[in-house]
Amino acid sequence: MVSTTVVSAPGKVLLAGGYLVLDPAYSGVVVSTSSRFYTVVQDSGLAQDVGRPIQIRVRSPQFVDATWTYTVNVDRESVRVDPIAKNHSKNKFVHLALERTLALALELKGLQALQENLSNDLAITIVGDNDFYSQRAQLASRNLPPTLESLSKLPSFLPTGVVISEVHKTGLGSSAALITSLVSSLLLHLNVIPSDSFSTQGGSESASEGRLLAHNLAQYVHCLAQGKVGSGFDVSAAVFGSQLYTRFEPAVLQPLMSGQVPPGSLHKVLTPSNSAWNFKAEPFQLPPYVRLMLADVDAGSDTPSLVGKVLKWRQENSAASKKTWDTIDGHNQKLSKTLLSLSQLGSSHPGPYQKMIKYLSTLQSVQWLSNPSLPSEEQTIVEAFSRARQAAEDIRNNMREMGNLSGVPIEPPEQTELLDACTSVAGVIGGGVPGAGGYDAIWLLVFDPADCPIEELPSTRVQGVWSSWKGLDVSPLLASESKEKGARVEDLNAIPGLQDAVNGSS
Ligand SMILES: Nc1ncnc2c1ncn2[C@@H]1O[C@H](COP(=O)(O)OP(=O)(O)O)[C@@H](O)[C@H]1O
Ligand SMILES: C[C@@](O)(CCOP(=O)(O)OP(=O)(O)O)CC(=O)O
Repeated sequence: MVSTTVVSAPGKVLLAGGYLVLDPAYSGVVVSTSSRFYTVVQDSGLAQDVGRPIQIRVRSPQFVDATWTYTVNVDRESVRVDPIAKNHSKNKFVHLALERTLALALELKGLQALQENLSNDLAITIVGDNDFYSQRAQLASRNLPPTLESLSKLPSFLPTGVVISEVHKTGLGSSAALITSLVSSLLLHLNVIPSDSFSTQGGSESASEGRLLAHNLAQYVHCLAQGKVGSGFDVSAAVFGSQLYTRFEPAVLQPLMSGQVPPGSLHKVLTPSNSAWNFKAEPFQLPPYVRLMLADVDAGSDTPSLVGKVLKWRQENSAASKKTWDTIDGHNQKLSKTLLSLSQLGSSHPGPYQKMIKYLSTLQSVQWLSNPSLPSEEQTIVEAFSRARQAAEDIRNNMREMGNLSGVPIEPPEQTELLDACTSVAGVIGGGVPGAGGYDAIWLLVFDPADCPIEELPSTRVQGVWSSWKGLDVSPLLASESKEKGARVEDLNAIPGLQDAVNGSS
């Protein structure tokens, strides 16, 4: 019998907290996206040939030359995962994920149990939703305009026609989602963590030990593959879903970051009971009937070089930069608190809430004046949306200011023009440049009232602005917010196109 394990993990958008989230004194507002990475682990069900080591074959059928086969040699002390000579390319992220996950499995289960769980060759398929990669060429070849409707008509998991290093990414955090889904599916498949580790049933707010272990391992592998300990907000979103993220101190990973890791030392660091994992992932979600819209902007930026310059400016101007960061942080917190309070109002006063959503969705945000003739709960709702709008604008102003001070195009003038046009559309709450900013992308929050004809939806008006925009090539992403809490186990046949991706040859 072929046994199959599928785990998906969402992409992310850092709405607020770019740069600041690198410092544990500040936090970031991270929204996880409906666009996901999927890893399918299958074992052949046939005992391997006697005398040959186990092989793991990993395929990414969306790319050219993207099959990597590894041999696995395990003894009592260590695991060796070696790429075979025939591989056409290398994949450091995948290789490290296999190597370190199997090493952790050996530590936790011991040799015999690992060998029992890994007695057959494994075939692993990795795919990402179309949103992770620019679909401009696909739309153009089908003569489709760049709209949400066109994107929703594209087949799932479209091939990109290129090798991985050449693909145009959209900034949703492909490597974090990929690593999270890969290490989580392997931990489950090899019975290192219990099968219900990713279940959210019962509504328990606290994450299971298995999910926490998958998080720590994914952070470790991601840092190792990237060659540095980043803030980790993208991995945290892939594991836990939308959240207010405060980073862990990088010291937790230092013992494992250089050279060979001595046998038996992974679990000591990666165990959830290690208190040096001092990150915080506080629950966050967008209010009901508020939709996240994302667009990819043609140019793209080199995030590491933007980050390097901003951090240099911060170091050289500690007093002034502290003032700027504290100011931005205040607005970030105001945005997240206001949105959370609106989520509560949406459930405590659903009637007035929906009424105000309908009302405000027809007005430009400058017209959202609290009207004393409105009943008080309606006034409270209008005022809260106005505060959210103001916070988003204050964040933009201060991020632009920080860009000017540090000589970095965090919100370059072309993006300012586009965002100003979008945020003046009726029914748009606010927007900004995600993460490190630059010429990459924009995000918007718009009202999404129930039972509203498509042509009257704020998102339709916004798409009108995008499609006729001249300054930049603006292409929407299909993603909205994922309300699922991060990584989850999937049924292979329930995800359209996934079985075909697994069966396809390449
Ligand atoms: N579909 C995929 N299959 C296999 N590996 C992938 C895939 N997508 C991304 N990767 C891995 O992630 C790396 C990209 O990492 P990075 O440039 O940090 O991306 P991002 O900024 O999207 O997180 C690739 O070089 C590759 O190793
Ligand atoms: C500057 C940062 O705080 C945020 C960068 O976020 P982005 O979402 O812009 O990053 P990419 O995934 O590289 O596109 C750096 C960090 O926290 O790692």
